[in-house]
Amino acid sequence: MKHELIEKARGIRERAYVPYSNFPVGAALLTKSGKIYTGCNIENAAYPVSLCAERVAIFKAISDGETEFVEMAVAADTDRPVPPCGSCRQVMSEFFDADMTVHLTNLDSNTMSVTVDELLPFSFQKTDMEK
Ligand SMILES: O=c1ccn([C@H]2C[C@H](O)[C@@H](CO)O2)c(=O)[nH]1
Ligand SMILES: [Zn+2]
Repeated sequence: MKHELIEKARGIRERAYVPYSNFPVGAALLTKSGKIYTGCNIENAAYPVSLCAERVAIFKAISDGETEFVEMAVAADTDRPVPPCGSCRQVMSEFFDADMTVHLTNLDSNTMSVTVDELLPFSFQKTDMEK
């Protein structure tokens, strides 16, 4: 499944709307129900309105009623496996189990697999507001 997700992440990257950064990114997310949700980054003339590939894939899945996730892949044309930004790490920690695997890759098959907790240790959670 890792390779299928990586292929899907590399494929959807072609749909990225990136006239400002010229840096297309793709993501693919596998649900426990067996569906794969893909996402690409979508930018805007008002730069901060742009959304990363990872969050597009996650929000597509959440808006479709999916709540349980198995594995994710992210792909970009980087020297090292592409590191997700802090905002995406926070969103991953909201919806994914701490031990879920995220495969980070570039276009040269340089891949690194990390857990959500490794990406964002000591993350702020909704349980932190329950004291
Ligand atoms: O993991 C990443 C890193 C960056 N970007 C996007 C945000 C912006 O559109 C462009 C440059 O930061 O790449 C992603 O989609 N995912
Ligand atoms: Zn991001």
